[in-house]
Amino acid sequence: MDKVIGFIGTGNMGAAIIKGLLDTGFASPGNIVASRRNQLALDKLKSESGIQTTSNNTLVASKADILFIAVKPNVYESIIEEVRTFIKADAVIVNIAAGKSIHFIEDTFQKPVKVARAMPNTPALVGEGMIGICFNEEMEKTEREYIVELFSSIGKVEVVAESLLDAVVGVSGSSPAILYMIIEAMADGAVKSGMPRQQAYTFAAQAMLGSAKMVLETGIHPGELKDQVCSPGGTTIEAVTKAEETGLRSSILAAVEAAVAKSVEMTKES
Ligand SMILES: NC(=O)C1=CN([C@@H]2O[C@H](COP(=O)(O)OP(=O)(O)OC[C@H]3O[C@@H](n4cnc5c(N)ncnc54)[C@H](OP(=O)(O)O)[C@@H]3O)[C@@H](O)[C@H]2O)C=CC1
Ligand SMILES: O=C(O)[C@@H]1CCC=N1
Repeated sequence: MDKVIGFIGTGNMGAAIIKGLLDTGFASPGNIVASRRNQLALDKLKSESGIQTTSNNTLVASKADILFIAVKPNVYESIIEEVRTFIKADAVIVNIAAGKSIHFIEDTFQKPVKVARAMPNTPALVGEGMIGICFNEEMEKTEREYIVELFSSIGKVEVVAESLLDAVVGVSGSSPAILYMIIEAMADGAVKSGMPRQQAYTFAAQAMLGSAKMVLETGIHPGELKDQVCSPGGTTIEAVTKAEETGLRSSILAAVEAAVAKSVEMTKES
């Protein structure tokens, strides 16, 4: 029998994962059950996706073989306290929150539980997520493989040590926000030169997508790829000079570092 995949919380991330699982056929609507408080949002989700919805978190917990807790980090503790006695004996808990360690989840359940700690990102909605994941000792090999397969249906998955999860938050969990800012700024530059705005977004976003694919598919060092674009005395070296003068690299490095630091701080506080 197919596993029941439960979601407590279906906001940006929960909904993105559900859509990815359905679009790729990894799960069928009948195998997904999800809860949140907002009834209108639940009705919309049900009519759009066909999954089972409820405002009852304990019902989701009691049905799920795989239970995603997809609420904001500050309500994790209260949600776990609410559902801890209702989960199936063999349930796998999937923690996707920034700053919530495996240890925190185990402690809050107050009993041995199987925990997968993952850090996805919102491009999961279009099947291009990046997911860093680790597991606790309770998780069997086949269960780990199943969770990796599940996340593979919505993006690329790398199993990493838990100590690297804060870095994952910076480099792929939070970084889409920075990348959208870059796309927006590039488009502004094109708009300033007379290009219509929607067209500018297409050019900027496709340039980013293509560049990302070049890094992933050619394996060539990003610095060398940059050099390939810079003709001597040409336009690109002017752009590169301006980007260096205005601190582009150090700005982005500092932004990633700030997200990592916040994740470390949140983990310590929980
Ligand atoms: N957004 C992102 O890019 C990423 C987010 N994450 C992590 O994912 C988690 C969710 O983030 P995100 O999806 O952005 O947050 P959202 O605010 O978009 O979604 C949170 C969801 O939780 C629901 N919720 C809140 N309280 C309860 C409750 N008591 N019972 C049931 N459902 C509840 C909300 O619905 P309602 O108000 O109707 O109850 C909503 O559906 C966070 O822990 C975050 O760290 C991880 C990677 C990337
Ligand atoms: O901002 C946040 O807390 C979440 C975690 C990673 C991306 N968004």
